[in-house]
Amino acid sequence: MTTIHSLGFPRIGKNRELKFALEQYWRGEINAESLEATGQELRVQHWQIQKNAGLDYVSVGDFAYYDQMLNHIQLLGCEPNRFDFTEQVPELNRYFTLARGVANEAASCCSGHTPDNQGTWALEMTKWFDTNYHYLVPEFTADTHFKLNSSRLFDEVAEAQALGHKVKASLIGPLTFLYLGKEKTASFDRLDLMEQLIPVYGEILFKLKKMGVEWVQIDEPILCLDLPVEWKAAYEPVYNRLNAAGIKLLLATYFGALEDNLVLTCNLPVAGLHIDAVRASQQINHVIDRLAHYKVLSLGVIDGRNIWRADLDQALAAVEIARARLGERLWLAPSCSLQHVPVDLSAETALDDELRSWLAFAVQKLEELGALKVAIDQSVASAEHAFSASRTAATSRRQSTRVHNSDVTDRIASLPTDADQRRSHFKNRQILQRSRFKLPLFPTTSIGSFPQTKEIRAARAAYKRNELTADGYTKAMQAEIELSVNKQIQLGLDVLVHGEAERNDMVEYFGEQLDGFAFTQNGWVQSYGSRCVKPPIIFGDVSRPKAMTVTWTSFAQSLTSQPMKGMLTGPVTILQWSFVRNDQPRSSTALQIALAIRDEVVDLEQANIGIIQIDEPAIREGLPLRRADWKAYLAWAGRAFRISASGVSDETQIHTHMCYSEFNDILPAIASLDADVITIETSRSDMELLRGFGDFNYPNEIGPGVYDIHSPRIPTTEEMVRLLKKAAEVIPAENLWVNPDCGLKTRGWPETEAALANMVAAAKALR
Ligand SMILES: Nc1nc2c(c(=O)[nH]1)N[C@@H](CNc1ccc(C(=O)N[C@@H](CCC(=O)N[C@@H](CCC(=O)N[C@@H](CCC(=O)O)C(=O)O)C(=O)O)C(=O)O)cc1)CN2
Ligand code: MET
Ligand SMILES: [Zn+2]
Repeated sequence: MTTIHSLGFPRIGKNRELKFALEQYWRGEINAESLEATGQELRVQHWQIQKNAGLDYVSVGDFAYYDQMLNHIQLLGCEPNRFDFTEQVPELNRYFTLARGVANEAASCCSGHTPDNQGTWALEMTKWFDTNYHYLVPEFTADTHFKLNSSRLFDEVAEAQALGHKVKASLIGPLTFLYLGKEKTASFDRLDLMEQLIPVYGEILFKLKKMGVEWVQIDEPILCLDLPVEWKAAYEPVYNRLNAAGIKLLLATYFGALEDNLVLTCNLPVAGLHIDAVRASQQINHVIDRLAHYKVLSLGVIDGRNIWRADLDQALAAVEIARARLGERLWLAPSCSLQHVPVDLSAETALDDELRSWLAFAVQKLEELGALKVAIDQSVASAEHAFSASRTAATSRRQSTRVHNSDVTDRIASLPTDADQRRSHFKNRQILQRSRFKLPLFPTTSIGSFPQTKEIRAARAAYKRNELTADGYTKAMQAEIELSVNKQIQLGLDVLVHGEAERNDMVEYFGEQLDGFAFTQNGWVQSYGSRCVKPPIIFGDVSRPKAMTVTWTSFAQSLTSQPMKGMLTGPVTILQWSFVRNDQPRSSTALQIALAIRDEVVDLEQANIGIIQIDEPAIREGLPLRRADWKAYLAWAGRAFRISASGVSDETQIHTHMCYSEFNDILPAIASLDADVITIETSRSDMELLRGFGDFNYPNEIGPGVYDIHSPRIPTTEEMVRLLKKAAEVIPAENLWVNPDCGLKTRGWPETEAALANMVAAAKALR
């Protein structure tokens, strides 16, 4: 018999039940028991789905009220001392304080939170590998201690057992846990904490064993990264000691190939290994060559990072070779946790039948595993229904006229090699733009979005439910745009924006308007905490049937004689935050999106919009996990951005915006984007990030964010003056812009107005 299992199931619920319960709980509308009841209902449902699909084990340990790393911070008892929790504070209260700080900070556009005057700022958030999911970063100091400090995991195991399920518990492995954390004191190495951490893991494993758990999945995805030698060397001794607990460990790796860590990983004293066979099918045979005869190998053959229905014939062929070599030691699973895909395709009633037949969400992916198991253990005929549907879908996708568009292919084939170059050098453009816009020194602007109020979202929801006409909706959004423009004029900002009221999300909005994209009604994926995104699905060649933003932007421009900045999302970010085609390289899709955005940029210019921002917040996150692949990525990603930006005259000023820090290792690539102005997130690092730009002699203009938009706290004029002076030490003052860190969509109006008033005052003080 072939064993099938899942590395993790989405926890938000098929109708985002967890999101709504969390937000009600945070608003004080429901109590902890009621929140816990929702959590339990979801676990029960999700285990049942796994059982129905024929999985041999249900996964326990993948549920979290906010984040799986945060669960481990409590499980391992390493809540940072700075939170100063007393014994009396209940675990769940501590949990949300760690996640959200004390300022009741729920909303945040990008990652992270800021220290405020009270000193209990939340843990930092950062991207989980190359996904759009954010985890909470453990903080380590030389004084960090570990102890088994939460019974949640064991309670959930008992809960599943009581329902009669066979349980596989899952844990994040000790090396991955430490590696993904952050050292908060100098001259200390978090790897030194391992000695202390191992006994706690030992205790957890021992307890699970006593509960009758046979298998523990222990996630070590960092084995797919370039690891420092000390970390590689730590693996064997650590796992030797964990092995002593006497419970079967399934070491799970995903998001890439093991490469230089392959031998090391295969030799670890564990009972089984899981590898990602979607991103790295080439490693299957090498791994089997080196696998001891007593170990099981779990092949992640179903794509956990994308929404395409599997080609079951192809998957079966790949698996049969492994089956012949491994026999019953072969396990099958999705490539990684299914938390990165939406829950259930059956909720999508608006997709046409053809497109729907190409897709599989989490529930359907488990059914695909079930079909593979039947085909291997019995016969393909016994799983005929699933196999024939898969075959039909594969053929229809290959042949569909909706996928291939010869206009797009022709345009790309005839694209001049210099299509990614502006007409003249930045220095010339700068002269022309300065005389055109006549902006003061330290010009002020914002990053694009203004508060997405309840009223805005309610109007959009009403429009979607046909309770508001298209005209009514347009009027409502125009009123919001007018409100934001007037506020900006009153505040004295120099370069205005329309405020993005009409956008549900900066990527979904464009996906809804481009050909080659489909969008779902309910395809939510957790981004962090209670916040979700609905990534569009790129299924075909991308093109732009008509202008997407010109009417809104022109309306905004008609309200003022000041420059109105057009606002677009860049090709790399649209690519990164969508589900993408798996039948052509990402680079080809990026190029197609770039051409669509280029057309929009040109149309905005023709509509007399002189300043256009093309946001690329995801350019850093799109970096491949292995350094060896960076160069190729940066080359095509940079070209895609430049193609989108280069259709305009020298007098048109192109801005770009990036958040999520850590640009220093890719500065040459950022400079090569050749945007006239870049606005970046820097305030949380006290402008330290900017030093890299200074050292590198970054040639173009820069707006280092002078305050953090993730916090409702209102920054003072003085602190922004200080930050700007600090910036002026490394960047020539005449190249500096003044702006917040990121968009203001998750903020409320009162704090937004107060903060911007202080920001404008800071710019004036500097002038
Ligand atoms: N795609 C993407 N990825 C990203 C980011 C991003 O902005 N976009 N930023 C970073 C992550 N930050 C994020 C910040 C906020 C939210 C966020 O607020 N998400 C909203 C959903 C946003 C959205 O699409 N809103 C819809 C409304 C969706 C909705 O739930 N409407 C309600 C009704 C609302 C009402 O009646 O008031 C419903 O249908 O039930 C809209 O504006 O139209 C949420 O979870 O609540 C998500 C990610 C990194 N990755
Ligand atoms: C995550 S970057 C956001 C950029 C976008 N223009 C905004 O202001 O919201
Ligand atoms: Zn941003």
